[in-house]
Amino acid sequence: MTSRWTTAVLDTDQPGGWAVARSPEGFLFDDNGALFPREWLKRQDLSILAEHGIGHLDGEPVYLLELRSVSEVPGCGWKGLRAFMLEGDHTLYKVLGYAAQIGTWAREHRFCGNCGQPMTQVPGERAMYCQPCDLRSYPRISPSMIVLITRGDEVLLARSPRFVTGVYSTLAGFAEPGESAEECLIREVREEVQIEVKNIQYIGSQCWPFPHSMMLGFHAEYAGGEIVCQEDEIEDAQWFNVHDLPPLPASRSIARYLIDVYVARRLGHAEPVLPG
Ligand SMILES: NC(=O)C1=CN([C@@H]2O[C@H](COP(=O)(O)OP(=O)(O)OC[C@H]3O[C@@H](n4cnc5c(N)ncnc54)[C@H](O)[C@@H]3O)[C@@H](O)[C@H]2O)C=CC1
Ligand SMILES: [Mg+2]
Ligand SMILES: [Zn+2]
Repeated sequence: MTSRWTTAVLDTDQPGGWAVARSPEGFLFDDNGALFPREWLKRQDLSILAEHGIGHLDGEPVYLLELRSVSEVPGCGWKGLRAFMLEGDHTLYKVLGYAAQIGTWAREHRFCGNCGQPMTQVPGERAMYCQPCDLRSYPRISPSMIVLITRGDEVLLARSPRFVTGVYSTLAGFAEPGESAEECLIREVREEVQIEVKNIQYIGSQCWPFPHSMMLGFHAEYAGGEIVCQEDEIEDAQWFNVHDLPPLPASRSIARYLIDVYVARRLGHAEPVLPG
């Protein structure tokens, strides 16, 4: 199966194609979705900070208009990326997830971090450039480990105070300079629940554009310790039997996938497929 959506660096001097508009309040949408004819969109009263050609959808070029602020467009509203993830169209979510990461990066790299001068877009490359410093800045990706800790028929799940009421999930945390993926995982698990783990197994990865995480997903076995929750970060953590699980995270998340895979293996069911 060929993908409907592929990323590309497109020349913004070319006319035509589709465009999405992103403001601090999310993406512009109407009854037809979040893709608008680009020439029409550029005639609206929008405060455009930057324009980027981001890829092809069903062979048609797609552009991002990154806006300074939100504005009124008749018949349209604004909606955050998370809502698009939770709703139907996965391909649209992929387009908007990529657009959000490019928009965030472009917004945060208008000036050189070395000398403070304005940077320019490099033609044909996804990079911002400072000529005096000969410095290129590329979109930022933050590696984050996410792990399901298992103990036979039991899995360790935790709640952050930020979660929807009742939902328990896997542990996660950002990699820090100087550590491998495995070292990060061991540190995060120690910090968040004071548990030791062994037999770390890589399961899969997921782009998580909130705002620029790259989730690396693992299973790990319990090796020792009693659960002690990290203050402020972890509200509660418990061992749950695979036959008696609490409300779980959204089905498109790798957190949910790590849990579903383990449960399927334990119960001898068919394994789920990781959403891209
Ligand atoms: N797709 C999924 O299924 C899931 C994704 N996640 C994502 O994983 C990421 C990490 O999870 P958390 O538990 O929030 O991380 P965490 O356990 O490392 O704690 C968050 C703290 O890390 C620091 N931080 C923020 N951004 C950082 C960065 N880029 N590099 C280093 N440190 C940073 C801040 O002090 C922040 O309060 C988040 O982006 C979160 O949204 C988390 C759970 C499920
Ligand atoms: Mg965490
Ligand atoms: Zn510079």
